[in-house]
Amino acid sequence: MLPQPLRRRRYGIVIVGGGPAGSACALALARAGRHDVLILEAAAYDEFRIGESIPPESGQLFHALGIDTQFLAREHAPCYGSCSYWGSDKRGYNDALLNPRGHGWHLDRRRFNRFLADQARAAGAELAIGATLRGSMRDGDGFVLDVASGDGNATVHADVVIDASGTRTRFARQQGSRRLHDGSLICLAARFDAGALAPGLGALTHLEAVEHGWWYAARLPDGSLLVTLYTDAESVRALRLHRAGHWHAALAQAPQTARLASGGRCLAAPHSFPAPSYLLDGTCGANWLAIGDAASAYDPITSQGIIKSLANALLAARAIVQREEGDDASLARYGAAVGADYARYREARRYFYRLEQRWPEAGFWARRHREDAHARPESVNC
Ligand SMILES: Cc1cc2nc3c(=O)[nH]c(=O)nc-3n(C[C@H](O)[C@H](O)[C@H](O)COP(=O)(O)OP(=O)(O)OC[C@H]3O[C@@H](n4cnc5c(N)ncnc54)[C@H](O)[C@@H]3O)c2cc1C
Repeated sequence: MLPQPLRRRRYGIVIVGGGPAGSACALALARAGRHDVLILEAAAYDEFRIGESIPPESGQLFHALGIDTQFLAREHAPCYGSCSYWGSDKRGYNDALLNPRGHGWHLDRRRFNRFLADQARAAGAELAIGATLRGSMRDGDGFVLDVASGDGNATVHADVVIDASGTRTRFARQQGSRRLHDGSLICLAARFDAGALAPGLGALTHLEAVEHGWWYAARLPDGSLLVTLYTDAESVRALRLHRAGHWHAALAQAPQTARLASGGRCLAAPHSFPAPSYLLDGTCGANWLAIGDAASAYDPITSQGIIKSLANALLAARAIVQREEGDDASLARYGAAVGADYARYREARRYFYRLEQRWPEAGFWARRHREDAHARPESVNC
């Protein structure tokens, strides 16, 4: 998609970020009759985005957004569950066959993000691609936004701003919100070519816990195999895992994951992505709110990041409409719901990491178990 000029300089609602959260929120607002919505998206939907596995519950959210048929027509690869070596070296299955909601999906993230943005645009939202929020100032009850785009810099007025800028949390931090960090992983990911790859993986995701973290593997839509080590900064430093040779040596010591990748050629050196966990200390304020990863970020072990972002988007759109109808407590209720979801996420994370007790002395696992013993961050909100 090519950068496009902004059509106007004043909007009822400006959404900063056109990822899953921002596009879904614009779509939900348009369906509720709000058409003065602008999405600012810094990128152009043409680069690789990490995070592709979504659970069966996603179907309900697509239905609530009114795009379930359109989503299915895109024929993303199904995900029939996971195969894991977690807590012991015996294989375990979490099989979608037993889930009344059916299977999940392995998304082509680039295509999925673009699809959601197209749906928002078709429903009536304006999408400015290649438009980056730089700064913001209060302007009466609303805001003046400083936007850099293909045209140069522009000033945009917004009555309400929704921060959907992902882990940059660009706007909410300008409003003084802070991220209450609660654990942080590093993801070191590489792709292997199709070759004679991944015997037995099929349409499952693969997990293998090891002494210094856990490995994840899944087939990508182009047929390649994504192989990822999730660990933490301390382990990366101690074992120099950011170096390709050390990463491959660690892979060789993860027997089940090494077996999957053994028939393929590694396409490029491992790339590192931060995977933080946090909750904002304030997810909304006067005429603004934060959604998706801008408001809270989850450990990828839960595979809930995308559905959390879609669910936030629906809730936020409803809160805005309710407030326009005179319900002054709706934004605060939205903030409380984000906090309650975060508490549930922490329980899920605690459950997964407690299942693995084979390496009590290993720093990675000791840190995971310690994190879960800490008091959970509380959002004050609105
Ligand atoms: C390593 C890793 C693996 C993951 N795996 C999974 C997984 O398997 N399943 C899952 O469900 N989740 C996974 N996640 C989480 C998932 O990717 C996120 O939860 C999800 O992308 C959040 O969507 P979002 O729209 O809130 O943010 P994003 O997807 O980050 O979108 C934010 C958008 O805002 C734009 N933007 C940023 N700043 C500005 C600005 N100043 N102006 C304009 N635009 C801006 C960005 O370009 C971006 O398009 C993973 C995350 C990581 C780090």
